[in-house]
Amino acid sequence: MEDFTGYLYKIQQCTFKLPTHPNRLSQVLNLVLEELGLYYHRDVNGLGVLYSLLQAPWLQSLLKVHECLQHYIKKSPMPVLPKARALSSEVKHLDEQNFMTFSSLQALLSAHDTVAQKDFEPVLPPLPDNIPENEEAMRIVCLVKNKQPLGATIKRHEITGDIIVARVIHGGLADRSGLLYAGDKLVEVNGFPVEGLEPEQVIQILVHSEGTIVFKLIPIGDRSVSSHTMLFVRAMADYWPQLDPSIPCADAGLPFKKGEILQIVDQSDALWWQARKVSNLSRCAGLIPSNHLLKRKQREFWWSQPFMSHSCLKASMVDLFFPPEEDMRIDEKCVEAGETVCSGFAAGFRRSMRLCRRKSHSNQLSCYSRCPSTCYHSMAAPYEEVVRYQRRLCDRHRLIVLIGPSGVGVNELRRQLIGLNPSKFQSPVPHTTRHKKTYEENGREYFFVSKETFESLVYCHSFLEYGEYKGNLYGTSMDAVKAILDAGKICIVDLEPQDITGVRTHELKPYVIFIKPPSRSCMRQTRRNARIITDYFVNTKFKEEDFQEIEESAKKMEVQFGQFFDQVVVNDSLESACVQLMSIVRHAQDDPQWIPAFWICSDSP
Ligand SMILES: Nc1ncnc2c1ncn2[C@@H]1O[C@H](COP(=O)(O)OP(=O)(O)OP(=O)(O)O)[C@@H](O)[C@H]1O
Repeated sequence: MEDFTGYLYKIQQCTFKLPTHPNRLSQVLNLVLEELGLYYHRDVNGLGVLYSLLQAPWLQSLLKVHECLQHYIKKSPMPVLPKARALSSEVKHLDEQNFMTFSSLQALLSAHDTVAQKDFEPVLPPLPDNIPENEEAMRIVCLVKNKQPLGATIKRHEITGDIIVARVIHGGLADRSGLLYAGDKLVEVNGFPVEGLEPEQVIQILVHSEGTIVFKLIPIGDRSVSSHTMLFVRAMADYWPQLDPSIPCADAGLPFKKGEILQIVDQSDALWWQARKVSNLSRCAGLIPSNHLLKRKQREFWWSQPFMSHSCLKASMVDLFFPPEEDMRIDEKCVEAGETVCSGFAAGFRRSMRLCRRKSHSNQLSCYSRCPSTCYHSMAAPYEEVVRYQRRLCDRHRLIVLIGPSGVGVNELRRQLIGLNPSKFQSPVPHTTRHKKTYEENGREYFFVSKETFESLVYCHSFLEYGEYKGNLYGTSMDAVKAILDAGKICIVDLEPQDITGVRTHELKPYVIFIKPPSRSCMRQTRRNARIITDYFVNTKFKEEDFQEIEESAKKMEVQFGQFFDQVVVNDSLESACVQLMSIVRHAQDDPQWIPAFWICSDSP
């Protein structure tokens, strides 16, 4: 990866090149943008974010305002009169057009008067008289509360018993004031001495204070520089501060759901970090458990409530995902006969492939042995570092992975998508060890290979997924996927969720779309004429149990693998789901996306 600091250095150089007035910040910005533009299409951590930030219209406008103010600040202009609005009423009767009654003009004059009379400055109370002269370290801090929370927490010092500021929330009122710091010792709040009070009693004083709050405090002597990082992570677990008894202040907590992108702004505390959601960066930060702490919580939760998310501890879930072998009584001939054979893009739609997946998973005895890199891994890494990635035109397309419970319509949507543009979308041709049938062609329905060849491919980790069905092996090879990507096409695969982690590589950069069932009534309505293949029947009508199974399976997939989903498509009407899928696929390829940082670390051009 190219070093981002290298680009910052170039930006710095570029600011030195400035030919004109040093205050022309917008000129600096334009030069920086020009320079960044040259490197935009390289995979540089954070470059995309910086580029979008510097390009933001609000920043451009702010800089213009700044320049105007800089220009006038030296002249120190004074208002000619402080009450222009009053004057306007006198002019009104002279004004034939009644120009002075325009509301925008009135608002302008009113704003003028506010500035002229300096109404915007909060009126701070006079300093208390009884400040001891020898107490040099004492500081008086006045904050205007303004309906928003203070953005600081307090606690009792374990040794001295003093009430101290425990932490200052990034972007909150206290933080923006720059006057309160973690470790400051409170002496008085609004004139009430806090000595001997419990932290909760101090909070009550604060809660009931309106307007200005006056703190008398002794600043912490050795103020550590807080580590303001700019780290972006994907949450791999859900977190609800209100349900967490160990959080120092639940109101200051930031709830998040798996898959959400967070910006970690402070990691100075080993247990509680501060973060914001990228979907709402204007909000002040909230407390989240550190990586280490969340891992510990998950481990405790894992063992105390295994039924929640751990498939290996719940029999019914195992049965659902991996039906036991003895249940597989499907007649393969029947299934194969149900397939329409070849129309160029038929590859990868063979039922036996899907049935093989089900069977292969039923052989897995425990979750630990089968998927240490899925469920257990998500527990081991509660946050995954991500970066903004913009695919370049010369890059391969991202692999599109469709996930969904059996029967929801994953294959139907994949088929529809490829049918819409077969020259652009394609699915890989799977490998099999079964005998070729007379109507089949090698490389069209399957690559027909010997058992030895198949096993050597397995040994070399050449498959995205593979399994055994009725004594034959089936698998989708990495090479079949790469061949499609190398041809400049978009490769669409349909995987079992357990196989997602295997494709999460810097080479494939998969974009995972979860196909979700609509409501039960919608399924009844839309699937009236549809047919499914169950473990027992081929092309049978949907029954109520099928809908129930689809719903339950979808819920479990979301609980267990939701952190890997980039998008969710509800398959209600086939037409609208297809349109949505098409636009998501385009968005995945053409627009900047958050991807795991490790996918671009080894990407140096
Ligand atoms: N939105 C929809 N409206 C109506 N019918 C649908 C819709 N989506 C899928 N179907 C139909 O539902 C049936 C099952 O769909 P499909 O074969 O794609 O399921 P699947 O998710 O691939 O499951 P499996 O892997 O078990 O085949 C098919 O007959 C399909 O045409």
